Amino acid sequence: MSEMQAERVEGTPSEPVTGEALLALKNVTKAFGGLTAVGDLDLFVRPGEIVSVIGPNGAGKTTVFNLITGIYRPTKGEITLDGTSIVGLNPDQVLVRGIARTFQNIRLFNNMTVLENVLVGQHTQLKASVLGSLFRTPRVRQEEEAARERAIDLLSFFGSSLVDRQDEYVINLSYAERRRVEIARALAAKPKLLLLDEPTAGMNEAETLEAVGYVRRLREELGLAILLIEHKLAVTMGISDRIVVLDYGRKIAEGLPEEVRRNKKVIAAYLGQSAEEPEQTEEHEVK
Ligand SMILES: Nc1ncnc2c1ncn2[C@@H]1O[C@H](COP(=O)(O)OP(=O)(O)OP(=O)(O)O)[C@@H](O)[C@H]1O
Repeated sequence: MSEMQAERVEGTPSEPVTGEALLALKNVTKAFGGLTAVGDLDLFVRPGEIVSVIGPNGAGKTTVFNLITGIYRPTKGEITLDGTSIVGLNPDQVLVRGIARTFQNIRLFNNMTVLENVLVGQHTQLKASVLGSLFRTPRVRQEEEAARERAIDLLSFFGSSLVDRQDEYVINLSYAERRRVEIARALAAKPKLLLLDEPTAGMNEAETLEAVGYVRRLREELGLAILLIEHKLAVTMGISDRIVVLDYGRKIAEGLPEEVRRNKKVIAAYLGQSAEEPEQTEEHEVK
């Protein structure tokens, strides 16, 4: 690795020029009482970029997702989407603005079918009035039919298996299939940015490979920007344009996968002592 690359990865990476970032966190802090879960975080995602957030347990990754999606309000700092602040919006409003997410523990309605779960994801898109829905006017019926067709189309992103099982209760699906339904539901809101919280958790190797394939396709075919939390390093390294590493709520490194993999602070904090670098101990001071 050249000196210049080492400098870049350990410092702040090249900032996007004004207007280039889709999502930008500036100096974001979230404190829970005396605990700083996220501290002074700068993070950005460009349109069409796949960015991973990694770090040890408790590093603040999920808190970052909760801050972006309006579950938490930052104690300090600014979060913008397309240059406009989204701080103070509730999760539904953030979704309407174009940020959808999946959860570490899949959150689907188990007492609903595959299709119904995806239809629920479209609620931000529907225009029918309450009265119209009550009396099932032709316009409402038309809208429902269009929503159904679109939901099936979203399921077909993952091939024919979910389309074939659209009337199955999600509880009867495999874990990997449920993850796909959750993504289809997120897509139903027509997001620009998708936040995936451990998209391959609980999957075997074949399912993981498949998941990596469709995450890439989400960008390539749907033009989505993706921010993901992922514990499997092989997945993160293979899929990301850029990786942001958190430790105790602070960003300790950022860069291309290959740069991050060799970064001493990352090795010390995240990859553990078994990783290759010899001079790890002095890097512990970054904590
Ligand atoms: N609502 C909350 N109230 C108090 N502390 C919280 C809250 N949410 C998170 N924390 C704390 O903030 C820190 C960061 O937690 P967070 O869940 O964001 O980490 P993480 O990197 O996602 O961890 P993991 O990989 O285990 O999911 C932890 O110390 C956690 O205990």
